[in-house]
Amino acid sequence: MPPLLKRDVKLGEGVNLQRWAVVKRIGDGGFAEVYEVTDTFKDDEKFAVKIDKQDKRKDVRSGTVKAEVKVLRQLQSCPPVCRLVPEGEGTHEGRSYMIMELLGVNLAQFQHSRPQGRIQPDALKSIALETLAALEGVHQAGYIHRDVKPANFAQTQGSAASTTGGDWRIIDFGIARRFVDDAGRPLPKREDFGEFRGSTTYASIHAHLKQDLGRRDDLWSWLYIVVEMHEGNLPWRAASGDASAGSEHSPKETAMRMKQQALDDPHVLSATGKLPEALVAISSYLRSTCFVDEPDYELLRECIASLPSTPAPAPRQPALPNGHATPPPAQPQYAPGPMWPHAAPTSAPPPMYANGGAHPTVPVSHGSFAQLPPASYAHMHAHGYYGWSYGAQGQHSGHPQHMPVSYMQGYTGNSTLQQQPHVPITLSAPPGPRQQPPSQANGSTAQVPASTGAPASGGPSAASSQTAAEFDADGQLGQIGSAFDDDEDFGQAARPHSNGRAAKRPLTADQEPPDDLPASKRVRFSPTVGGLAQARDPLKDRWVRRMRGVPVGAVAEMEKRAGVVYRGQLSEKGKETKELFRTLDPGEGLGIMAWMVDSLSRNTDKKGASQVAQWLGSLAAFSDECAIRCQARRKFRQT
Ligand SMILES: Nc1ncnc2c1ncn2[C@@H]1O[C@H](COP(=O)(O)OP(=O)(O)OP(=O)(O)O)[C@@H](O)[C@H]1O
Repeated sequence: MPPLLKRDVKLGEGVNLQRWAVVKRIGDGGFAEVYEVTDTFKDDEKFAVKIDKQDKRKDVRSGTVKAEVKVLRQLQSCPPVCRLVPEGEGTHEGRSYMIMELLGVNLAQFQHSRPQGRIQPDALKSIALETLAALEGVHQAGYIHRDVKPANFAQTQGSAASTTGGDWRIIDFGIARRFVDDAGRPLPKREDFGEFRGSTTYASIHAHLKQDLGRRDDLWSWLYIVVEMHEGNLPWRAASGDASAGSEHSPKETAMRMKQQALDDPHVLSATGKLPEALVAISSYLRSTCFVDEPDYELLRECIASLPSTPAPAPRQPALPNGHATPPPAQPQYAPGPMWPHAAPTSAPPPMYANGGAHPTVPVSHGSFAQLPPASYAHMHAHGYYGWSYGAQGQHSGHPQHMPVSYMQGYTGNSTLQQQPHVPITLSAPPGPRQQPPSQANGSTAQVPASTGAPASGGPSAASSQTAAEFDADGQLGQIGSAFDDDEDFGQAARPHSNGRAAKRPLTADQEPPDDLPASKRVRFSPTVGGLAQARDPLKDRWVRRMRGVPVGAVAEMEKRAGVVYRGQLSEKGKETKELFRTLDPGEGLGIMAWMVDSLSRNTDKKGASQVAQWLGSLAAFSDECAIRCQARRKFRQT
């Protein structure tokens, strides 16, 4: 008979829920308890019952079981979801219950049973793939789980694979939510959601920020699970020991801060400081997804499959307070201290973003994708993942009107930053849906569209004009332009990669890209006002529409250069950087530079980032013009 806790009214042996006889308690959650029961009508076959909690004042905690049954019923066609017994719903003294298949150990218990909590590569891969498939199934059925954690995956009983780590079912749909409407269309992101969902250890950054959760958030939690299986722990768990030992930060704050740090540098998730590249790639991919995006499960599978088959080197194991080498189950596993020195909580909290997120403390990622298998590269390329996102949208609102030309040149090789006179430049108006240039019809060469107008001293429209003209004619900047001035039709939403696979989600020019910017922050482009916020949106639109093909490896390479820029060492590396840009195709170049803006906006002063953003806006407009010219030229040659 299970011990009775002080506050809760427990069921015990001898209690019958109609035909179901309670055997023992096997699980205790926040709102419900789980017992093993036998079916008195059917040879005492074993099942599990989940029943609402009740305290001694006879208050039923919440009635979540009733809501969960509704969800579970709709998910019964999804194989990795825990099976319900159809006639197994009822109430006992006002407490709702449901009868389900009896499962075995959950993933948390499984992990704790392994030395140092680390799961061997083969088992890890199989668990990662199975749990991913479970989430994919749930998502395809129109639900987000929202509480993905190891304790919510349990093995089927007596499964042959149970010792090797197979046959997992997903359980606990207490806070699951339908994310599609009746027609199967994703519901828009809810603003001002304001509630924390899930468990602190595995919650996504969005959950910490109390934002509405989507499919990507289940996958963030899944990634943390995979990392934990690989590493034996998560850095914020180790640090939360510190928190409980008197740190000024709560475990939740610590977890959020470290997760944000890991966004920029996923390697901090590893106790050795070296996370497998496949997991770095998953982190980068998830970071690039928007709220409404359908996750690319195939890509995630490929990354998992590419995990090394040899166990990761063991981190230096600090002495545990209890003297054990292996942490006991369900305890904070590791003593705080040297496990994650590079991710150790700082004494002062970092500055906060306007949206409530902490500023990352690591300036740039040192991630490299060089070790990813070619298949993953190709897949990422074909599907347009680029290791960059607007994950921290809206954190800046600087609106400088001017930028120095020298700054523009800085990125492409001119090493003198901010030494030349400021030249007013604003963004060109973004073109609407791509039009065929009029000249195409008769086969003549198209002219650069006249949208830029004639220069006028200092005014915004003059600036647009000047930008386009300069890019076209000026020797220095023209070198970037030369990369665009090729017979490449990058006006395609997403061209097939050289591996012949078409991009999965081609977007047409008039299709709005998915956007998880809150409406209030979505600043419409204005040709008369420059500034970061204005630049980001059109850039993003362009990106999603037309440039979904930046190789992740290239981004990682440029990331290092962004670090150089950040450290103010551009002069040494400028030439090299310029050469690198010239080898990229226009979309890639723009994409990477846009990524750099993102990086700079988080790591340098607002003004500097805004200036670069402005420049990129101008460059994007110029690239449009180039695309039209290239198209026209090709047409001309064909005729
Ligand atoms: N069908 C089952 N068979 C065996 N054990 C189960 C079953 N369902 C749940 N459990 C065990 O009971 C624990 C608690 O169950 P569950 O997560 O559904 O309850 P909860 O109250 O929603 O929990 P939490 O508050 O942690 O989210 C699980 O971690 C699992 O170990």
